Amino acid sequence: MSPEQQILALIEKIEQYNQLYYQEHVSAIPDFEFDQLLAQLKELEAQYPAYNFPDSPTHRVGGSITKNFNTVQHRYPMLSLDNTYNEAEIRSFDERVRKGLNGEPFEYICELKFDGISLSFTYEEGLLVRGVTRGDGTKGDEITQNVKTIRSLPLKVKKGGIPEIFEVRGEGFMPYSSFAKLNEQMDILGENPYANPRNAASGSFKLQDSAEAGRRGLDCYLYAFMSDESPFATHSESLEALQQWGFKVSPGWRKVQTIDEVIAYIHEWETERTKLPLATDGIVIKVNSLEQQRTLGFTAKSPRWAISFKYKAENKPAVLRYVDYQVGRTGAVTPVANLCDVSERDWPYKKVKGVHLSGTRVKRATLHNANELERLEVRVGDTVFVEKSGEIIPKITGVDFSQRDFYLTEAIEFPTNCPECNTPLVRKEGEVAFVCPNDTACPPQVKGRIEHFIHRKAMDIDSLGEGKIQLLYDVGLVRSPADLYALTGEQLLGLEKSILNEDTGKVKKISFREKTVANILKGIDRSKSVPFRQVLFALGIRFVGATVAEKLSSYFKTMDALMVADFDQLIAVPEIGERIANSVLEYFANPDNQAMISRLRHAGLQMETGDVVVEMEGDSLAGSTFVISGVFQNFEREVLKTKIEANGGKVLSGVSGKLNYLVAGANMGPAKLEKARKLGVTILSEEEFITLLGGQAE
Ligand SMILES: NC(=O)c1ccc[n+]([C@@H]2O[C@H](COP(=O)([O-])OP(=O)(O)OC[C@H]3O[C@@H](n4cnc5c(N)ncnc54)[C@H](O)[C@@H]3O)[C@@H](O)[C@H]2O)c1
Ligand SMILES: [Zn+2]
Repeated sequence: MSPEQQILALIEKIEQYNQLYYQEHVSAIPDFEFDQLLAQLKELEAQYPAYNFPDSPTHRVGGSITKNFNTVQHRYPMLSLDNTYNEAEIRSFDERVRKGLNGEPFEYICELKFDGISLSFTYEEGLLVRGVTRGDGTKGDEITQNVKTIRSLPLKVKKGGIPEIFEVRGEGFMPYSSFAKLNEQMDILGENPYANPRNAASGSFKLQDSAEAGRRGLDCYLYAFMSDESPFATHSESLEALQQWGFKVSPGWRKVQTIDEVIAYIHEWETERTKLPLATDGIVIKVNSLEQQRTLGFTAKSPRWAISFKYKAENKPAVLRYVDYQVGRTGAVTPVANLCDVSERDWPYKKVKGVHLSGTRVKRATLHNANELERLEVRVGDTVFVEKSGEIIPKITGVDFSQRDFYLTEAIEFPTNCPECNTPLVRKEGEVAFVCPNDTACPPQVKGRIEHFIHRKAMDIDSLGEGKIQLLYDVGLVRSPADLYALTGEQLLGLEKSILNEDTGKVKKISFREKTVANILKGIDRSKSVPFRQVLFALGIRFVGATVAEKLSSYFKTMDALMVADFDQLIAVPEIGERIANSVLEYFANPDNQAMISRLRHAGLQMETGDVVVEMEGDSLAGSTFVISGVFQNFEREVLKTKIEANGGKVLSGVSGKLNYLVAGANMGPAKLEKARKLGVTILSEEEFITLLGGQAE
């Protein structure tokens, strides 16, 4: 490859990772590898200045703006930080600062680098008026409603002496505890969990639904103050003032005089940081004097007066003592490595003690699936490398093959039967996971289904939870969601169970006293009035998430209509494809599911939407799609909609190329009309519509 090709290839790769990282909140590769690619590109660009393109990712702040929010211009650009993974570069940063300041004395402020997303908050007359993401550094997404859910962020600053308009910047993050809860919920809902708290924070701050953002336990540490009339001479003064004004300033910051003290600070926090309740990925070093900051200035991408030191994820050898297998809620079987320290290789007991890694003891690490076992070529008894990076779940990155011949090792045999219920495992075409097909009686699958059933977005029975369900399952009272509705106070009162958390060693005791029992029964009873769409979602049909359930329920209106729908009827529903249609058909064809639904019906659950069921009048509109917009003389909108459906037509929500007719009433939006024209959609006036219908107005 020529240097130019090399540079272009690197740019393309980096842009792809940036897109995934900033738009989809996914880290496709570890940060360290990403930063190496960027460093490689920087080096090539320095070597071949002819190919140093101005829009290269080395010159731009990595983020981007989305179309889902208002775009806001930043008053002061929001830049990134130059970063490094080694001390030598911290020392050369110090050299550069020294030169830039012509030998003037100066101080540094060291701060922890929290791993979340950069946010800016604008206050006017003490009131929080705007919260914006960093975006591309010049413009960002306005997410004020979402940032207002941060409880520690003052909505109003009451202190005197504050500038009329000022901006505060900080790192929005998700604490480990909220992260664990969120992923547990996503797991129950069958959604993909986030890989780390940073991705979770970045996804959550950009939710459209701020009530949901509020439930996710987001938080923020502030680290910068800006205004036109800055009352401060140093960065440390501004941090102290922010603290006094009621802002949550990042704890742990320190003023130092020399680069050796900076390096000592880096060492101090290397393991200490792992005890914090949130993710950190390094240290930020800033020149303290604001005057000196101005002297040093900025590059296009970052300040010259600051740098971040990033910690490399700790990677450590461990012995793979044995593998066991976990069965998930969907029946997928995951191999899990049980680990011990290399010095404990001959430990005679089966129970492993784990290895010390980044401040915690790691006993178990996921091996993902059978393909991963093959890829790693790992055997029981092998020395493996374990890593815990930003991710909470430790992973095995490879095998130390140089050690293999010194110790006894044994091939890993993936089980042929389910470790929980002994049913022979199956692997569907095109899928990597082996799955236990016994979804009606395999314990973790049954419990998982009940947990899904009671979820807030499903039957919303919040007086039950994982532990209580476990107890009800263990005593044999609940084997199916329908069993919940047969529970009586007498059965529940006095039930007790101690649950041991194997990882923490803590024992949690659950006992059903009168108040708990009353609450449980009340919650179950109340769920009988939960709307049909939620009941449908609660069933846990594969691929039928909350949104799909809503679409199906508003189309079919009743459980009966849905249960007898055939493939063609199902795919006729907007946005329902083959995959979902087949899954729905498969679900309702199963006699066990039919029996359960019949029991739920008898228990009194909502099996229809309560909307008027459309009585067919004719089929003059069969096969045609409609969008209704504006106000009409002869019909209320709802009536018009019913009319279309009663004559075999289908009402869609948005104008697209597939649409046949736009029924345009008075006062409809010009943009929609224009779009329909462009796409060649036939536009009907109210009269034209009545003619099409066959002349039957109300
Ligand atoms: N894995 C991937 O695929 C991938 C892709 C793109 C980017 N990345 C990662 O993202 C990083 C680039 O992101 P970035 O541009 O946000 O830079 P950065 O995360 O390296 O540093 C800048 C950010 O640090 C944050 N910060 C935290 N504490 C701070 C403090 N006390 N003072 C000042 N700022 C503080 C701010 O949000 C600031 O914007 C890279 O280091 C890379 O590792 C990874
Ligand atoms: Zn099983």
